This record gives sequence, C-alpha cells and structure tokens, in this order.
Amino acid sequence: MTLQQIRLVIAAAIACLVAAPFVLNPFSITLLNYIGIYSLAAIGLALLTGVGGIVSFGQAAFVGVAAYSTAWVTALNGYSPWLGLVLAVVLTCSIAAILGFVTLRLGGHFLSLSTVAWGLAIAFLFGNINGLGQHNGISGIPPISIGPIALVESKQIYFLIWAIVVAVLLLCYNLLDSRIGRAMRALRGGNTLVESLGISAFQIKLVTFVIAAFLGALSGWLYAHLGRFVSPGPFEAGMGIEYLMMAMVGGAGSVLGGVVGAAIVTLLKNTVQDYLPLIAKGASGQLEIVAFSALFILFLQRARQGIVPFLAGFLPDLKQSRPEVAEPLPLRDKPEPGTLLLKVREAQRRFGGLVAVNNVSFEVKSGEILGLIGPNGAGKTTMFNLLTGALRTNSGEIAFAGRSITRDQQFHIARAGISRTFQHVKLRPRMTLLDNVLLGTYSRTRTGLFAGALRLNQAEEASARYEALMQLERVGLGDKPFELAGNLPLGNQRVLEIARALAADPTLLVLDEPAAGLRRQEKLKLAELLRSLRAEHLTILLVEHDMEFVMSLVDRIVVLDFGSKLCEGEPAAIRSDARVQEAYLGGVA
Ligand SMILES: Nc1ncnc2c1ncn2[C@@H]1O[C@H](COP(=O)(O)OP(=O)(O)OP(=O)(O)O)[C@@H](O)[C@H]1O
Repeated sequence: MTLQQIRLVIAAAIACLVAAPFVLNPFSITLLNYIGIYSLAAIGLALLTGVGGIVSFGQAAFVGVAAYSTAWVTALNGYSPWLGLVLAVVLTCSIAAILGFVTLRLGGHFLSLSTVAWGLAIAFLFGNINGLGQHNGISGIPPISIGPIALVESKQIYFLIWAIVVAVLLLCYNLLDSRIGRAMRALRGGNTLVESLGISAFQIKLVTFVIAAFLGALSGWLYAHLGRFVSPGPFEAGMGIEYLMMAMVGGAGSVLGGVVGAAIVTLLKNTVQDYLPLIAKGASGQLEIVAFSALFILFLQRARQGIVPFLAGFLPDLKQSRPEVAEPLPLRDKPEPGTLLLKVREAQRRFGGLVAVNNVSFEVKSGEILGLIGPNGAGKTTMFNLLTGALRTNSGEIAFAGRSITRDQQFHIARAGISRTFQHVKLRPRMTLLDNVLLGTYSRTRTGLFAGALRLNQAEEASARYEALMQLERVGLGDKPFELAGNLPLGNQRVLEIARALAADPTLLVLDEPAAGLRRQEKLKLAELLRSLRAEHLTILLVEHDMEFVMSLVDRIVVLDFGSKLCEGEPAAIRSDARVQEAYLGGVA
C-alpha cells in the first residue's frame, strides 16, 4: 500500500465524518459524540497500556477529575468552559505527574494494582466532597461556546469533538514516529535495554502517563459540556475497566484502535441494553455486566491482539522509502588513542552468598580491543553489567574517561559513551530493523515531545534515519531496513544489536558474545567489522567463548575464573599460560 493510497483512505474517512451529522438522526449523532469522547480516553490507554506496557485501571478517574474541574469552574463559579479546560488539563496532568512519580517505579503487577487503588480513591472523593455535590453531582453546566456560537445541540458539539479526535490521532501518529515515541514503543519488554540506550525509562513512562491523563482530561472536559451534568458514577472503577476494554478490543498497541474500540464497546453496550430487557425483565442491569464480561472473555480468546492490528495484517505492507542522504549527526569527541579510558579497581558484586565478581581490577586504553574470557559462570556478564550500570557494585570503583561512574545510573553511563550488546539478545521484535537502530541514536538527538508530535524537527529525524541506515549497511543488514527485527535469525539479531550500539557513536563498545550463533563466514565478517572499528580508534571490550575469534582479534585479554581475575596479557601469553589452560581451556590450547 502506498502513502498516497493511505492518504486517500484518510480523506474519505474524514469526508464521512463531516457528512455524518447531515444524514444521521439525532440519537445516532449523540452516540457518535460519546464514541468520540470515549475514544480520547481510550487512545490515552492505547498509548499507556498498548504502547508503553503499563496496564492502568485508573483512566476513568482522570476523566472524572477533568469533568469535575470544568463543572466547578463553569456551573459553580460562572466562568467560561475554556477556563474550565485550562483547569481540567492542569489539574489532571498535575495529579497524574504526582501519582506517576510515586508509583511508576513499582514493577509489574504492583503498578497496575496501584492504578486500581488511586482510581478508587479519586472516584470516592467525587461522591464525598461537599463542594462537588456529593452523590447528586453538579448540574447546570453551560455549553462550550466558540465566539458567539454556543454548542448547544449534539450536531454542533459533534464537530468540535471529532476535530479534537482527528487532531489527537494525527499528533499521536507523529509522536510515535519520533524520537520520544520510539522510546515509548521500546518501553514494552523491560527497562534494561531502554536504559542502555541512554533513555531514562522512568522519564519516558512518566511522560506517557501524563499524556494518557491529558487525553483523559480532554475527554472529561467534553463529557461534562455534552451532558451538562456530572455525577460520580461514570468515573468509577467499572468505567476504568471499560476504557481498558475499549483500548484492548481496538488493539492496545494502536491509537486508531482506541477509536475503533470505543465505537465497538459503545455500540455493543447499546445493543445489549436494547435486547437484554426482552430476555430478563427486571434484572437487565446486572445481566448487562455478565453478558459484557462473557463477550470480553470470548474476545480475549479469539482476537487478543485487537481489531485494528488484526485487520492491518490483511493489508499490503506500507511501501516506505529508504532514508535519503542527510546531514550527518554530530560525533562525540574521542580520547587520544593509547590514553586510559576505563579503570576498574577492586570491583565486587555479590548475589546473596555468591561472589560473582570478586575484587577485579583492570584497565582499558583508548583504541584497543580487550577480550574478557573465562569459563561459564566466571562473572564476565556480571562484570559487563557493572561497567554499564545495569548492576551496582557492592564495593570498588569504576572510572570512565577520567570520571567515576560507580554510582551513575545506567542511562547516564550510556549517554557518557558506553554502548553495549547483550548476551541474551534484547531487541524490540515488533519494530523494524531501522527503528531498532534509530533507538541507538537517542542520546545523539534532541527532538522533544512537542517537536516530535508537530513534526517540527524533520532535519534531525532525517539525519538520524540516514545514520541508522548507514549502520545497518555497515553490519550487512542494509538491504531490508523495514523488516521486523523479530523475523531475523538469532545470529543476525546479534549483529543488529551491534548496529544499534554503533548508532550511539560510542567511545567504548561493550560486546557480550557477539559471535554466538554466527556461521563461520559471518564470524569472519564480524571480525573484519571489529577490526575496521579499531582502525577508527573505537575502543572495544569483548566477551566471547570462541577462542579462535578472540585470539585473532584482541590486543589484550583479561581472564576471569570463579569471579576473580586469574591473569591478563597479550593473546599469545594467555594461550600458553598454564593457569589459563588448567582453569579455562582444560589443557587443550
Ligand atoms: N542476577 C543474578 N542473581 C543471582 N546470581 C547471578 C545473577 N547473575 C549472575 N549470577 C551468578 O553469578 C555467576 C556469574 O555469572 P555470569 O553470568 O556473570 O558469568 P559468565 O562468566 O558471564 O558466564 P557465561 O559465560 O556462562 O555467560 C554465576 O554463578 C551466575 O549464576
């Protein structure tokens, strides 16, 4: 499918939206208004839950904070709904920022459980604060006015609601295709990779959380001025679950899924409400929940990925154009070859009673390739995790480029110029090769949230894309930049990790078993690549079990055994060292 065809489909969809109020009856228009309003909250959840992987049950509470804010400003204090919008957005986003700051460091299920807790707490407040009408709610909310026109009728507010929905969709698509959006997309699947790229996972989660709340705020503001009345019911936990359902039914990873999910759930609910009283007189309220739950379970079993991604699977792939030559991204200042780059002094790391790294000291000079070898379980990967900040040392010091990084957070260390690959490959399999490598350029680029959403910094984006393509070509993966990373064989996934690490223009490249899973020819190519990197004065630290590969490549070797340093020296000396033969090579070298 070409970009032009997609534009045509979008233009046709917008034409239908514009024509709808002229051909539909008032009830259908009201239904569409509610679908639009729910869509905004569901798009927020699609970003938070589907893209960012943070399951939240509390979206209804944010919608409620905004609805009550604008009701208080307008119905109780007589100010304009536009002032209500300002308070709604500021208050909702501030509450989200505080809640996010407190809870987003919680891992896994605890984070989701906390959203249930604060969702319930906020909804409870609506019904119990005197000044907010308690359970009777607030009525007499005025309509939104644009200039002299008050949007009293459904048909009038319809255009405002759907203009906001379309604008939000466009901004979200732009955002997800930008530097910050890629970081948001990378959140799913764990923090270690994200932080190793110089991205603060906490910061990106907080941003995503506040964006989701902001969209909830827009939804709440419109909701209050459409119904002209607010009460606690629509903002309680049940509605929080319904928003989650909308996001999941539509396709949690897709912002368009938010709209489709809102439409399906709203229409389905409406239909169930119409037909259930015919079957069960009197108890249809409770039965509605049962029927709905049963449908949801069926959906989870049959189409878990959601409708939009499911349908998108039948469409021909979007023909994307290869990045074109662009201004190169700025390069770091590199230290003089031969100067001290990394100094590890008496580093120790324990796991309970096990000392995985035991007072290890070594140095790496700029421009050299140092191999770290040792039998399985010797502590090599743990050492790499200490250097890159993925783990903290229990004691000892690590200095990089003349500065202690012992207590630095992982993303700070990455930004300082240490890039790594992982023993167990860490990629984002549902992102393209190009996007995976683009993640590596994060610390070399600056485009922020708003510039990304508004596509204001296209020159930098073009440079980053070109850089990513160059790195893909350098490692031999440049022919299919739009292939999904998950489709690559394991060996090539390792090579893709190297391209991603190189895209950060590192001073020190830390490679954990890069040749594992490669065939002989591929290994030779990799060795050639690493040699060419050394010729460019890049410093490389390497863990590798393939001795032939290591010996032919590195300048020096440090040998670890049972967490301690056994010896260090040039490859020939290590090869003939009796202790190494005994401990590591089993006397066969
Ligand atoms: N997170 C952890 N918790 C507990 N023990 C750990 C942890 N990570 C590593 N270890 C233990 O620390 C020791 C060193 O492990 P490490 O992975 O660093 O060794 P390695 O030299 O990289 O081994 P291999 O070559 O097999 O990858 C092992 O005994 C391992 O079981």
